[in-house]
Amino acid sequence: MSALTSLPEWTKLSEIAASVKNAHMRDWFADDPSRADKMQLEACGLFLDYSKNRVNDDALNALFDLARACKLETLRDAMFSGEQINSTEGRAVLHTALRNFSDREVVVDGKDVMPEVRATLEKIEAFTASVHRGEHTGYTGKPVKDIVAIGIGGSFLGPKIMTEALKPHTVDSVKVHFVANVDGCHIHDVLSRVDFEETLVVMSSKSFSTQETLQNTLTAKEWFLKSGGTQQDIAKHFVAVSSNVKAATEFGIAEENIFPMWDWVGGRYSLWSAIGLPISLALGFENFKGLLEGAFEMDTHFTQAPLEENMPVLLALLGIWYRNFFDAQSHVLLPYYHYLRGLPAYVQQLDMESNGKEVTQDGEQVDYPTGPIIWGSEGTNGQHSFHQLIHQGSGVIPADFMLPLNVPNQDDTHHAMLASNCFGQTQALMQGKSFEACYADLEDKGLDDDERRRLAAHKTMPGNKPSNTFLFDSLTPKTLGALVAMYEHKVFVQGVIWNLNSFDQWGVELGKVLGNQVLAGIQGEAEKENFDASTQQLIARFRAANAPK
Ligand SMILES: O=P(O)(O)OC[C@H]1O[C@H](O)[C@H](O)[C@@H](O)[C@@H]1O
Repeated sequence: MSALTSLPEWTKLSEIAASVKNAHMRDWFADDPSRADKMQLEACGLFLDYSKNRVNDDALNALFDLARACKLETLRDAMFSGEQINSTEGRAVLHTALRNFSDREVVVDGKDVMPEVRATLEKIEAFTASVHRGEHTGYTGKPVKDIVAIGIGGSFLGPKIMTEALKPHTVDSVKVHFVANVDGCHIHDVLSRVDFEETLVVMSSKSFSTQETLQNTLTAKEWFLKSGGTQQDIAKHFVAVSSNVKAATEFGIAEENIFPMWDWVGGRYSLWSAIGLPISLALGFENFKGLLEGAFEMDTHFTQAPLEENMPVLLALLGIWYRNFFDAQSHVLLPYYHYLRGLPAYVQQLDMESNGKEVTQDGEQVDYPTGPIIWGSEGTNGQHSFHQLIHQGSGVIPADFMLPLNVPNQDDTHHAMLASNCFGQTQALMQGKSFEACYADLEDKGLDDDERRRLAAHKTMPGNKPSNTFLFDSLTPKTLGALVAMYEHKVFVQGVIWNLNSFDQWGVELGKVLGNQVLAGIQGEAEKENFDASTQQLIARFRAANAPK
């Protein structure tokens, strides 16, 4: 047995789970009229109703005991203080320093990193202003109208999804186009729609070695040169964000056009760094700063609120409850707000790349399930497709519903309908519909009793399906920053409980290496014996199809 499953707190949770499995939330609500009032939290502009969860006081208390037994508070403080908690890469984990608006020093290798962080923010602010005011022009003197932001993974999802979520705050003077995939359709499609004299390319790559991003940037550079720009003009049209300044300058980016980041910022935690430059360009620096401020507020809540009133901690523990004691395989995110539709994809990388691990910090195989599958999309669309599986599928799929109470420029009927569907779904999932009620509905339908029972069985909804509901006044940059930081800390807490290193990604790294090796095979620069038989024949087919005619 692992250290985790040997804990008395774990055993106790197993026992409580066994007893709770026989209880229905419907009955808990009926028995305790104050349940909804008791099971809610407010922090950083977010209201959370967690009463529709399959937990009672015993379960919650035991979950908080587990967190304490796993030394959550000590490890949390170790992260914030810059200890090298990313033990496989020997790195500190300090995305929180990027939004540290306090006077607190953050020391890495004996040096306070805060002056560099502030200087980079100033550089982002000044650059954003010069682009928006038309002072940073292209080489022919025309102001920048289009920004092509190239990056992938954490160097793409955060900037794209935050920009999309805050669409009502978009500035008029520039339009930002994001390109991630190496599939040439995308970059060619974007480049065909912009004028090279009025375009700025922002290339974002922490490592400056990601194949997709390098290739897309090369293609953009070729397009620029072919369109009429010269090598000297590149400085006016290409900037980069990277921790690898050497590689960026070798690539041809002028040193003054490189926005730094640091190895203590993980890719999937990097939107708060200069990787967020496209957000600032799309929305204005004040709105980018608002995101950081919201995240800082959540950091303060996470570090200071008692565990029982701590939103990320509570969410993490509920996740542990379902994943480890109810065999939940996945967790669904359901933003009821069109502009927030990208959030599930954002949290998908954050969570699955962080906790998609099967080995503990000590290199031991786990004997318990770890990170769940994260998925979801905007409501109400999912109600007409995949919600079926959440309502009547054979497993438990905990859901996070989220809804802004106010939305810009929308008529009240649409918004009321959106809200009613959101709340209605949480209610249906919790209550379900009993066999008896379905059977009664089928009276007077002219059915014999067997048929009535058969149909009633299909229509029965077990209910007892857990959900959290988040409400916020409106989706401001600050609220969004807090929401995203909340999920970051939730993932951190789960990593602590599961004793994982949530900050490396060796599986993804292997994919990068093999992708480059296969490319060499496709380009005839690697022996076929380097590949397994299946891959050899796939390469051969591709080469045959692309051979010169
Ligand atoms: O920013 P880059 O170095 O180009 O990396 C881009 C992405 O590469 C990998 O896929 C990592 O797993 C991601 O976390 C990272 O964000």
